[in-house]
Amino acid sequence: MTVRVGVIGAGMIGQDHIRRLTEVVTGAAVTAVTDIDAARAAEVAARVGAAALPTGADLIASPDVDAVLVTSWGPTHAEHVLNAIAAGKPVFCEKPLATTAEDCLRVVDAERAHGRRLVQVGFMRGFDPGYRQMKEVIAAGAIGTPLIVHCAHRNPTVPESYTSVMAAQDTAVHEIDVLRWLLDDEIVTAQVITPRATGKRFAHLKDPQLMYFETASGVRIGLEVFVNCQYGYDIQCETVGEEGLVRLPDPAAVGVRSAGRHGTAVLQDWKGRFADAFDTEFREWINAVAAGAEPTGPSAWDGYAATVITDAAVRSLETDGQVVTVDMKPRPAFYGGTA
Ligand SMILES: NC(=O)C1=CN([C@@H]2O[C@H](COP(=O)(O)OP(=O)(O)OC[C@H]3O[C@@H](n4cnc5c(N)ncnc54)[C@H](O)[C@@H]3O)[C@@H](O)[C@H]2O)C=CC1
Ligand SMILES: O=C1[C@@H](O)[C@H](O)[C@@H](O)[C@H](O)[C@H]1O
Repeated sequence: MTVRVGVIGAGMIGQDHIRRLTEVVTGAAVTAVTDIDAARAAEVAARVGAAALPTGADLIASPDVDAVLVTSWGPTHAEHVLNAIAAGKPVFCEKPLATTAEDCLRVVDAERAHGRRLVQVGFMRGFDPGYRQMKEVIAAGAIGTPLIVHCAHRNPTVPESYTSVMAAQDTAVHEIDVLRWLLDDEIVTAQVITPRATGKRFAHLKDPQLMYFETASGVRIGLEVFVNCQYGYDIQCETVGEEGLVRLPDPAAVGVRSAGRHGTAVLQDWKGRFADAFDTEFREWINAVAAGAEPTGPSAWDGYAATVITDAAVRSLETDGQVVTVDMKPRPAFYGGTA
């Protein structure tokens, strides 16, 4: 069976995922595209022989769409996801699931009322081979009980429109999601401290930021977010346990020896760093949809959890580094919890 996907939002990542669905993943076709920029929708749709439809609601209702991909701007996600659930169609929503905890809970409630999982949120780190190997090592007990995680998330630069709260909402949110999954533990407090700001970028921006999280079992996580580090896109993660440690590998790269030096190139963006993860994420999502199975990737609950944890980090940033307790509802049994 070919899964016919409709795409809402034909911008940067929407176009990349359309390429992925049409050129990389087997068993999928993009049959409809919509964008509030109608000319862009028409151009992108024509490239893959899809229909350009006027609105997200039209696309979700289309009989030629089996599953929906939401890659529009964050504040619009919840509406499209709720419409897809109402239509009973599987929906892959790029992060964030919604920009407020209330909207995330509306999605969670709608999905629970539907009775089976339809939603997958586009946190892709858990599909990266390095993180998957780390999880296997931790789950096998090879480093003993995890105690501390050291992480860094560095981007070479960001545009002027990037604001200080986006360090949590847009950037650290990936670590927040992947560490909950990696440790199989919940984050219960957040603290954000700002060292001297880099002079290499815009004066309005608090960059870098040091974020500290504590999990329910007492693991302490330290995360440096530095989005104007200049030198490259660099993701580091090391988990220290009672009997050893496990470290995320850097991407494979040739070593060059020349002019008395030895080095490897550093990647420059997330697209290259997580290309394999995105491919696997979509391969597994399409396989699940084709089989009529529930998605296996991050759930609507994970989307809610990420939003409330980033809310706590933002509150800490705005209160000069106070330790903020995460205000999370008990996890329902529907999502593997006890409530
Ligand atoms: N998983 C990841 O690592 C990444 C995820 N993202 C997420 O993907 C989403 C899109 O990001 P970009 O592609 O960078 O943005 P973008 O601005 O390049 O593209 C968004 C597109 O959505 C369209 N749009 C906005 N509202 C719409 C609506 N209601 N209906 C139809 N079209 C609408 C815009 O006209 C634009 O063409 C964001 O939520 C972002 O956080 C972005 C980059 C990386
Ligand atoms: O999602 C992403 C961006 O939106 C964000 O701005 C970057 O910092 C992340 O590395 C990237 O994965």
